[in-house]
Amino acid sequence: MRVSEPVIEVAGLHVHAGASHILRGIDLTVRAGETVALLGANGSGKSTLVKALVGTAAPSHGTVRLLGATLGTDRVPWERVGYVPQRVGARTGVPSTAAEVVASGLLSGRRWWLPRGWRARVREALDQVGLADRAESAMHLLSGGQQQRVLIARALVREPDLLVLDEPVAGVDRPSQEAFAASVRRLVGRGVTVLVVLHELGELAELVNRAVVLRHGRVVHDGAPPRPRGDHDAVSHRHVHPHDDEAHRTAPLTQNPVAASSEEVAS
Ligand SMILES: Nc1ncnc2c1ncn2[C@@H]1O[C@H](COP(=O)(O)OP(=O)(O)OP(=O)(O)O)[C@@H](O)[C@H]1O
Repeated sequence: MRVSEPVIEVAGLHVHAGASHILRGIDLTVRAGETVALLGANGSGKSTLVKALVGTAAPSHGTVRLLGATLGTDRVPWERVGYVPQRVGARTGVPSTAAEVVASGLLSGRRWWLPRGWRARVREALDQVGLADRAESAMHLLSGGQQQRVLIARALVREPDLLVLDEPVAGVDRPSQEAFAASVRRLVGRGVTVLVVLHELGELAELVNRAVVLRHGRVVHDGAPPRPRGDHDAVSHRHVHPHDDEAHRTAPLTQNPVAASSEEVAS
């Protein structure tokens, strides 16, 4: 895949749910090899945008193209897409083991049998999220954070070209976040395109090269990721600021959508 090739193309996207107008005209292009963080306050529309990307929220207007295929019109190559949905607290009661859930990530709409060598791939994916020793554990016996890591492994096992993650590390402990970041780093190194909903860049900060910030269903920033909040206090921070008149003339004070969003995101 060429580096500049668009992997996600969203144009004029509106999503309604009942009387709620949730997404209000989203335009977004993500190109091959980019690692994009989707940020914004609670309720700004991040999950709805991700659901529209993977076809579980229907647009009321606009189009979504994934890997060159238009949702609802063309056959989308879902086998090339890994998706980790936002964690829901409810336990399903489905008596699956972690290994079975990860193995289900190797199935696709067209192929309902497991490929050769699937056991090793499942083991490797569980190893990447630090759960190799829990492969035979029933899902309902795993903690919420462990269940989330199994879902991440299910997305990784597909060896996707596009990985879409909705708050993948919420409720996941620090060592597992680091293991997850290492997995994403490996995928990014292989040219995988990543779109990840986050509340804080956290362990992924060094990997994210672009941030898209939503507010009230609209994109209010698309560009450089916000700097970590503690940066100003860091030992390495040089307290040199432009206070002369010239600096004020050339850098007028305008509202910085990223800074404003960071405040909201901190909720
Ligand atoms: N099916 C639905 N019916 C009605 N309203 C909905 C529905 N789904 C989402 N919403 C509303 O749309 C808005 C955006 O929700 P969404 O889950 O996309 O936000 P979010 O940015 O992902 O929030 P969070 O950070 O809390 O996960 C919220 O106000 C939510 O209550």
